[in-house]
Amino acid sequence: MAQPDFCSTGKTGATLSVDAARLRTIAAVAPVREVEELPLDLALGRVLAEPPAAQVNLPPFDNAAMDGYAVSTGDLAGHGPWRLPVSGRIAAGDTRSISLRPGTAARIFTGAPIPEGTDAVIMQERVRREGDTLIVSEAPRISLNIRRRGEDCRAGEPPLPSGHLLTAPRLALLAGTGIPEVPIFRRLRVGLFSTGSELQEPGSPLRHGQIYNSNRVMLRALLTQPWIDLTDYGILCDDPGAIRATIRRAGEENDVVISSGGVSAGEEDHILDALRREDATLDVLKVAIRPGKPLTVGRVANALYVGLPGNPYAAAVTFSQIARPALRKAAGMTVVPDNWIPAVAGFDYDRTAGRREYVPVTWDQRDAMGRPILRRLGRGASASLSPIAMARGIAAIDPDMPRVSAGQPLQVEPLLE
Ligand SMILES: Nc1nc2c(c(=O)[nH]1)N[C@H]1C(S)=C(S)[C@@H](COP(=O)(O)OP(=O)(O)OC[C@H]3O[C@@H](n4cnc5c(N)ncnc54)[C@H](O)[C@@H]3O)O[C@H]1N2
Ligand code: MOO
Repeated sequence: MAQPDFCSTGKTGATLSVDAARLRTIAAVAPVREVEELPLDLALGRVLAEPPAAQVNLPPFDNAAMDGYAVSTGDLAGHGPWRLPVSGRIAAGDTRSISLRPGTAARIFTGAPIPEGTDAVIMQERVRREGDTLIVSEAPRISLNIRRRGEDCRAGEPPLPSGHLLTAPRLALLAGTGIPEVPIFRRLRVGLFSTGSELQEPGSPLRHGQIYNSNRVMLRALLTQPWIDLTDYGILCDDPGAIRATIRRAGEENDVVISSGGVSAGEEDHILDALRREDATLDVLKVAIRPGKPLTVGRVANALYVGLPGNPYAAAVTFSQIARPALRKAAGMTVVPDNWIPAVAGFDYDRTAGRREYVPVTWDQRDAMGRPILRRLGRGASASLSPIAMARGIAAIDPDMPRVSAGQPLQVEPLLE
């Protein structure tokens, strides 16, 4: 029998630690450069490209932080109480330039401009009023209850650095500084497909030996982001020609290609052969991660290629640990948030050391320091979906730790509902 030119079995390259695999994957990314302008209303969840300059100071003028009275601290020397005539009334939206007569106070409301000649606002609850006279018993310090012009953001300076994801408060900051439109990176083009002759979509009848495709809907959900433009190439049978053609096409049409299945050692696992035949650069072939060891990463045509393992929990873990940070960088994000929080094990677990292991956990109690006390869900089987479906987080166990004992500190990455 003729030997194949390339062999999918025996991924002989070095086994990389999870951190090394993540760094190699991120290093293989070419971030999106093309920029488009969008009105703020349409920019939620997009990535800021060049930071625009604030058009005005925020706040644009010194203004009152409380409903009360604007006074000059110079009028309140010596010992009180002091009696000041109320000589003006200024509400928010008042566009006059007002100067206060020395020795008097102005009635003022939250957000109203501070009149010339005053340097503090006293809350109305702290004073008494007798007709048109204000009685102050305690002198305020300078600037009390005054929000100074430009203290939040200065005109001409960028309110945000580039590479930030536009969240609700960041859009509010841009609006507050008078910016109507923002330059953002174009959406990241991501191609997705599942491999496996056993796969059927839910809704179709299932024959013996077939299973429903659960990775597709999970990965589609994880990739449904305002900053991603997703193309789904569907299910591919374990046919080398079809897999190779789709890898080539998806690599030409996208910035990142993600597949599930077909990356381990059997001769029905065709991804590695197909990548080699398409002259892919291969950066990651084996990772010391449980589950997810056969994760395969490289570059093919114009794209970063991330071949996730087929087992559903392995696909979920390798997506969150390796694919997601790379996708964020590819989309132009410069900040990769670290969401790990300290926790403690509420379980004992004897394990085989060697790979960093990710276990689905939940918690309903915290210790005296406020750390979640973790309960382990399931047995960590790479094909199981029930544990991760009910998990509040994924806890990480260091590669060289042979045993986890109750009370031991662990890090957990919360999963948002
Ligand atoms: N001899 C070896 N066998 C295996 C190894 C190995 O090193 N040597 N690694 C094991 C590990 S670890 C994993 S993880 C799996 C990963 O295998 P593949 O990525 O090649 O995935 P498949 O073989 O295609 O599928 C594995 C498993 O997952 C099911 N699957 C696949 N796609 C889906 C989907 N879209 N939805 C739901 N379930 C899916 C598939 O039916 C298989 O049961 O390999 C081990 N074997
Ligand atoms: O490490 Mo595999 O991804 O679990 O069975």
